[in-house]
Amino acid sequence: MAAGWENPHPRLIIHDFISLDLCKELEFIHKSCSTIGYRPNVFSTTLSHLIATNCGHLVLPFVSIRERLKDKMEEFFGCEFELFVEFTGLISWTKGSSIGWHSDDNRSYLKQRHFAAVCYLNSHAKDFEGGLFHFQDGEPETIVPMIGDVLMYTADSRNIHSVDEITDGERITLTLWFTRESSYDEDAKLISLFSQRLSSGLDEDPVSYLPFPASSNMYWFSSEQAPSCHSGFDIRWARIHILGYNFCFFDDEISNLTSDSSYDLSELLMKPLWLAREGETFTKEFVNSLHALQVVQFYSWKGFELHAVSIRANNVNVSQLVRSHTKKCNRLKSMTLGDHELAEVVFHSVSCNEYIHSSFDWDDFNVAVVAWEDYTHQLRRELLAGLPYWRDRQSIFFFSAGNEEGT
Ligand SMILES: O=C(O)CCC(=O)C(=O)O
Ligand SMILES: [Fe+2]
Repeated sequence: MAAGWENPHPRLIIHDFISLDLCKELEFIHKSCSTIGYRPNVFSTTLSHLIATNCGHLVLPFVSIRERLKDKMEEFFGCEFELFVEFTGLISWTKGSSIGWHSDDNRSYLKQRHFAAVCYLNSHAKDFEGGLFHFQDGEPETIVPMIGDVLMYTADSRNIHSVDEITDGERITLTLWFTRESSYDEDAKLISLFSQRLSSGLDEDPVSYLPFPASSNMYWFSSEQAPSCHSGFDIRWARIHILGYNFCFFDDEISNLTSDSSYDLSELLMKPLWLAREGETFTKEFVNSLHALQVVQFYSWKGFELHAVSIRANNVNVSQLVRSHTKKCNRLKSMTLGDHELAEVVFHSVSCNEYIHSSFDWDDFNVAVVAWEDYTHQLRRELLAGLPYWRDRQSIFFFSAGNEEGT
């Protein structure tokens, strides 16, 4: 393939650019934190959203891959100017989503986008069906998304492209756009968001590492195909349902709610809750639905490892759910989850995580709760150590303790 500018269609595909570990970690972040996206049947996780929902530490896993992509982009396209990241996001497309021929700078408000990098975090045929990427002209013409691969191209009309409709599963990417215009630098905006949170004192709170949900409408999926008021679901509840869990409320006032009560259901998933599974409940309190969802997704990500470590915790608090409570949980679920059949179609996993379904174990899950806390605390420590340097330079760069200059 001709390098950079010599090619009439400047583009590059690099296989195995991202490690499997990082792909899985980013998938975990997306499945824990995403909200309704910018097109039908699309979900997204932006870095500013992570900061706004008290998950700013989850920006760290993005830092070195953003740098590597920028370096590769500048090198391949022979840039004599510095590039800035304009946008970083995890984006997933589910059944029914597609995009026709377009260039990525095809709106007046997108003119600052000069280059695109699309990193595939899961694979065609294994994790989803459909979703092939095509360029209108030039070679290569079709890209089959495979985990770890990265596609880079200029965002202008030399690279008009489309994505086929997804017919099954969830297709996940890490997508970045780069700009030559420093005023569109995403780093400056993110650093200012971090500073606002710090100055509001939130980070001194002892539970400041716990996620805080955004407004409920950001999690409410409604189908274009069947836009009746019942045809929709809360994506937090849908994601735990797909993995075989249910949310369960121990507060009597909540668990006795009926659909004609005046209680604002959108408040429900902000409340403390437990997780239930197959008639049993894990009696650790989660502060809200996002907290529980993060731990569930963490267990889904690390399941095998946690089992291998096999640190048996002595007192796993699991109790049988009495029939009446199961009924209450299910009633609340149908009131808030909404259309669970639609949820099952949208979040259907082609390569269903067999480990989670066949070898589920509350002991392992209990280990996951502690491991998730360790993971979170470690990232928060790194964030708090790096932030002053990011603020000084107005740039987000890889920072490791002991290397005060960064690398
Ligand atoms: O996900 C892809 O392969 C490309 C998506 C795309 O074209 C876009 O977001 O503009
Ligand atoms: Fe595009």
